[in-house]
Amino acid sequence: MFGVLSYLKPYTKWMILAWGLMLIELAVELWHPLLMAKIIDDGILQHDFSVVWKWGAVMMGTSLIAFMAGIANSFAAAHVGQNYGFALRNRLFEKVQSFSFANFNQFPTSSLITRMTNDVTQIQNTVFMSLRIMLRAPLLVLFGTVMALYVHFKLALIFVFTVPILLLFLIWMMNKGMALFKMVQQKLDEVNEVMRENLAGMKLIKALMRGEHEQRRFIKANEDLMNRTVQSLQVMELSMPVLLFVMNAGIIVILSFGNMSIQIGSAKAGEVVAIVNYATRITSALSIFTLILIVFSRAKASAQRISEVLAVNSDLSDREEINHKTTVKEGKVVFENVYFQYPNTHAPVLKNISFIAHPGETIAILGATGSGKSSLLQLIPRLYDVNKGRVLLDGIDVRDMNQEMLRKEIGFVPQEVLLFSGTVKENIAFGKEDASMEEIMEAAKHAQIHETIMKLPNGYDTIVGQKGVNLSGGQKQRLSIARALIRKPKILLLDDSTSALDLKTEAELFKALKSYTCTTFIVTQKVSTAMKADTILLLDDGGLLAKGNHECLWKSCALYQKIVQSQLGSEEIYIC
Ligand SMILES: Nc1ncnc2c1ncn2[C@@H]1O[C@H](COP(=O)(O)OP(=O)(O)OP(=O)(O)O)[C@@H](O)[C@H]1O
Repeated sequence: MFGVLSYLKPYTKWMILAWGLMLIELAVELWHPLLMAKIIDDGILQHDFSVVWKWGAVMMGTSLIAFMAGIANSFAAAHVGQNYGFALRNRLFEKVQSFSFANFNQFPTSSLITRMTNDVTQIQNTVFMSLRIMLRAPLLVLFGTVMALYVHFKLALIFVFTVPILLLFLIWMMNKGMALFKMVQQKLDEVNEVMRENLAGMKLIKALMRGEHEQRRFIKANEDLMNRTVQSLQVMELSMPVLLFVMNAGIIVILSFGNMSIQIGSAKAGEVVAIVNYATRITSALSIFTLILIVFSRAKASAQRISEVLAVNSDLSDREEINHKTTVKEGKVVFENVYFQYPNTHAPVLKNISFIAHPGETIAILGATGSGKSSLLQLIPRLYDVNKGRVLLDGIDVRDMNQEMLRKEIGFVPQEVLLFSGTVKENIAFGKEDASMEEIMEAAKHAQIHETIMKLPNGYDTIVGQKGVNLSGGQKQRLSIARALIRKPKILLLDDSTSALDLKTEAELFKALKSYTCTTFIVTQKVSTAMKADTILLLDDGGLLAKGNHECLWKSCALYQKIVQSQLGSEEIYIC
């Protein structure tokens, strides 16, 4: 919790102001029972109405001051709370941006979203409340007891016994509450997960008519969340009746002893009224504790979840001793006995891979599904680190390069195309921040998407719907290829990015790619695509079974022959 609260530091002045204003309110509240005692004992009982008027006016005046201090305190508390939430959300976003792919495996996306939104809001509200009422309540309990002891020591002794017992009870409740609310947040993660999957896979759900199943899944997750929340709140609210019972019993005892003390002359009526007044104020402060407990328990659970994200060490950070200016100039790619295994898995998915890709060459990576093609590609921009061996770009180990400089020279089109909300133009320019319109159009032309874009209602200014729903699969693929081409990369990685293109468009795309003189890696399952490459890497169960051009593999590799025959039929001429 304290780690997360350290982000409050820039708002120290505002917090001091808020607490100062809160102390004014508190002082007035603590003084009023004393004034009341004075009005009763020296004014009403003595029939001296000047005392009543005088101290009555003081009470009114101080009430007004407390009221204004309360409003100002709310403003200051809101300022701190909102700015703190803003800073914490930014920090979390920044942290998540620095995550490696392996780091992402630690947290489900839905959980990260809940942590960045709901969990931050919980803490933000707690900060607001701590400046507004949270500290005021315990201070009121403490100083209310001191003041009561000052007014009449013997009568107020009852506080000395009841208040600590109640405080211990409340602390015990808070610890219990924290565990319960952590579970509530987990249930919220689950609701978000079902909702996210449902919205992302809506087409599939409708096509397979799984709507009812999804609805049941959501109702179950939602019910679990509701039940957990109700259970947690019920446990927390149990504290309220216990609190009221103990404090009201205390007030009855004070009134009984107070009455006896007035009879024997050891206490004045005003003093008894003042002590009862302190008792009711302390009771209401303690009852606010119940609310505070709920908020605080929830915030503590949320703070823990946020701390977990902030504590993640990116396993792909740049080494300090590297030359941060080193960049990819030619695009030579060398894999030297590379072994790779995904974090938290038991077996390597790439085993002893070695090959050289010369600048400007086109390399096709062919292999059955799950053979490790995408995994191999991800090692080039260092999205993961190898477990053994080396990946060298222009002779330099990718781990010895600044990640930004490394990725600047690489155009990557992932298997799953993702378009961002915005215009077609913005989506292409995502690959190069300061791209001019000419560059955008050039990239689009080379990616064979320019003509399609020109037919869209607003051309390059057409808004791409959420996740590109108003574009076909092939159009989305070409748009993301344009996004990669716009930075004129030295190395281009196409992860099955031409799967939705017809043969003619694909051929035109490859012709256009020639003008980029970049080293191009194409992950594909299509022999027709692989045949056009200078070198084919044939992967089989994570191992490099064969490498060479089509002719060479056709002559020497039985598996390659089998793949070609299965895809192209036996009548084709296979020698280029
Ligand atoms: N993030 C991950 N964590 C753990 N294992 C993974 C991860 N991604 C892929 N794998 C595993 O690594 C192996 C190789 O996967 P990869 O995606 O590289 O294969 P592929 O040849 O590209 O397959 P496809 O043609 O179906 O895309 C598979 O067995 C897969 O289950």
